[in-house]
Amino acid sequence: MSESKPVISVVAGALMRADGSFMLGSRPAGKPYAGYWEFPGGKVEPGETPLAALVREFREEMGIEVSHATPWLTRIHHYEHASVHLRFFRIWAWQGTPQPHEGQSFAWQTPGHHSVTPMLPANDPVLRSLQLPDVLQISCVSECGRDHTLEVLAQRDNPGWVMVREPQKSREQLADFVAEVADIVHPRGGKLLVNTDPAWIRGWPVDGLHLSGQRLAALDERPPHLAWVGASAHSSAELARAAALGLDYALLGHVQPTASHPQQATLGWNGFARLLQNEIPLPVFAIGGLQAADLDTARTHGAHGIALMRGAWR
Ligand SMILES: Nc1nc2c([nH]c(=O)n2[C@@H]2O[C@H](COP(=O)(O)OP(=O)(O)OP(=O)(O)O)[C@@H](O)[C@H]2O)c(=O)[nH]1
Ligand SMILES: [Mg+2]
Repeated sequence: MSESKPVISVVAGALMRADGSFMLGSRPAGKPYAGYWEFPGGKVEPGETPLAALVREFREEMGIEVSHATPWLTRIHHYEHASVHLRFFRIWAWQGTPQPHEGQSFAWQTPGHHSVTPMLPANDPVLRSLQLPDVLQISCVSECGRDHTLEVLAQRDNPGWVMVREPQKSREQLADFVAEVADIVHPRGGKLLVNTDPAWIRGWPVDGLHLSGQRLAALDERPPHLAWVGASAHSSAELARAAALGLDYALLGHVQPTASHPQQATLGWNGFARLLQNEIPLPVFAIGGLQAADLDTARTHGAHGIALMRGAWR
C-alpha cells in the first residue's frame, strides 16, 4: 500500500492597499522553496481557527497586527514534500510596518505586473484573481437605458469591468452594442465581458465571456482563446463545475430579491457564506439586489467582490 502524503492546513494573506497593490514575501532560507515568493502565512496549529492562525503568523513573521481580514479562496496543491490545503485571506486593515523577523524580503506588487520571481507554484491562479475588480457592472439597457449606460461609462476616469448582458437582443444588435461599449471602455483601461452564446463572439472586441448556469451545464471544457471566462452559479454543484472547468470567477446569488429575477429563491448572506465553505478555489462575486455599499459585507461573507445590475447605473 502506498503511503499517502500528509495534508497540511495553511493560511496565507494578501495585505491590500487602497490602490489595489498587495504585498508578497520571499520564503526564508532553510524552508522548502526558499527564495520563492509567497503570500505571508504558515501552518494552522491544532485547535486554532484559520483567522487566528493568520493573525498569529503575521505577528510572528513580520510584526503586523491584522485588524480586518476576509476569507477569499481555498486551494489544494500537491508538492513533493506534502499536500497543502491553502486558505487565502485578504487583509484590509492592520497596524505596523512589515519587519523581516525571519530574514525574508517584502515587495508591494501591482496586480498583473509582478516584479518578483519565482512565485510558489500553487499561487499562479491566486495572483491572477487579484486582477479581478471589486465591482462587476452588468448592463441592463431595456431598464437602465442605452444612452444612460454609455454616458455613465464615458464620465468615469476608469470605467472598470463591464459585463454586457442583453438577452433580448439579436446577435446583430448585441454585436453593435458590444462595439459601442468597447469603444468607451477599452481606451481608458476598462475590461469588457459579454454574457451570451460562446459561438457568437468570434472577432468581437471582448476580454472575456460570461456563461449562464445553463451554458455552464452544457459545456465540457473551458471555451478556448479567451482571457477571462466566468459563470453564474446558484448552488455548490454549479460552483464546483465552474472550478472543474478552470474558470476565472463565478457569480453566486441571488443574495437578495431582485426586480429582474423576482421568482428566484434568495440565499441571504448566511446562505451565501455557507455555499462558500466547501473549499471554493475560484473568486466569487455576490449578486442579487446589491448596492456599491454592500462590498464590505460581501467580502466578510467570503466574496471576492460584488456584481451590480441596477445598482451600477444609478
Ligand atoms: N505561506 C504560504 N505558504 C504557501 C503559499 N502557497 C503555497 O503553496 N504554500 C505552501 O504552504 C506551506 C506553508 O508552510 P510555511 O513553511 O509557510 O509554514 P510556517 O510559516 O508555519 O513555517 P514553519 O513550519 O517553518 O514554522 C508550504 O508548503 C508552502 O509551500 C503561500 O502563498 N503562502
Ligand atoms: Mg510561513
